[in-house]
Amino acid sequence: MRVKERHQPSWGSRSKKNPESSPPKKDLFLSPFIKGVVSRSLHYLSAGFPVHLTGPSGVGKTSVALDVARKRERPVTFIHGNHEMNNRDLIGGFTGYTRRKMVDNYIRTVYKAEEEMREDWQDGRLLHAVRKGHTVVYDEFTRSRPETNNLFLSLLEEGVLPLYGKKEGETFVRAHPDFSILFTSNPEEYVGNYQSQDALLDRMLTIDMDFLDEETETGIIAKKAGVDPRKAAIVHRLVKSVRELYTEEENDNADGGGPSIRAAIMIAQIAKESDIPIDPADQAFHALCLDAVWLSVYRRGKGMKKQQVRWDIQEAIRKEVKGGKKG
Ligand SMILES: Nc1ncnc2c1ncn2[C@@H]1O[C@H](COP(=O)(O)OP(=O)(O)OP(=O)(O)O)[C@@H](O)[C@H]1O
Repeated sequence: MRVKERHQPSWGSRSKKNPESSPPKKDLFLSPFIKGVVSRSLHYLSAGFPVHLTGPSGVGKTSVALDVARKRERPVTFIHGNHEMNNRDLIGGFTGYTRRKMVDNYIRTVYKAEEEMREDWQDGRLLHAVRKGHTVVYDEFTRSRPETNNLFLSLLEEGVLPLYGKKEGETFVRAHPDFSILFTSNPEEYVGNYQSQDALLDRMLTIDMDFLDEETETGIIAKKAGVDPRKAAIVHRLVKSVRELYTEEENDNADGGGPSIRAAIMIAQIAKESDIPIDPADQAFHALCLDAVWLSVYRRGKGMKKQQVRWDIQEAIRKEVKGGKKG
């Protein structure tokens, strides 16, 4: 929902070059889908709105968020959500007091003393980024406590960061015009804390990065593992068919998850480096696939016997052998 014009924070609307502090360039594989996500994110940020990339583990939320942040050509601040994080980490806090005493005894008969006490404050990472106009990537933000994330409400809506706990001087900071922010989250982790993050989610544009299409996933595997795209396609199909085991529709006990693209990249990379043929009929390849995926499948199929899980995975691989022969 777009908020009223006058409430729109001015941050995010400009971009300035500052290549020294950009994160190192990691080449993304740019399928039409990823290109679309990157360009939409850049448009939304430029218009002054925060962007939220959501999707299951391993779909590339962090990689894409960092790539978009780098393209803004502003310094990038990376914050990783966690339960321990608090306002002090984000805004900053007191580090102590500085006491200054000056004694003037220049004329022996006159004794003059002046004493001054000053509170020392150190800016937290978010405050620093807000002041300096960084692009913030707040990764896995739902892992932080809702009380901590409340801090972002006025920042997102009004472009103002409240300085809770600061006793003297400024009580809030207005965001630098170049400030912008991207969030990432995994919907499987909303359980239990989704409600309390609703107000925050209402203030962002959310781009859904559900499991990637075949072209994107195959391209990423080929690029990251340095294998031929046809071989990457075999690994993709195999991991996809294993991922489709125990979906929630088929099994009431299923619990999200399943092997991500990381498992596929590992399989392709190890096969390449260990000269294992990427061929589902090859015993060594078969064993490698099983090692890379069985645990996430086992955890997903809650209550399933371990032996049954292994058998189901092997069956999925066997189907791939048959499918491959047909094709
Ligand atoms: N478009 C892409 N091009 C190249 N590599 C990619 C791309 N997308 C994802 N990857 C690679 O896939 C892996 C997972 O990506 P990433 O960590 O960004 O996913 P994520 O969705 O943030 O995962 P999680 O939710 O578990 O943190 C990484 O090794 C990353 O380099």
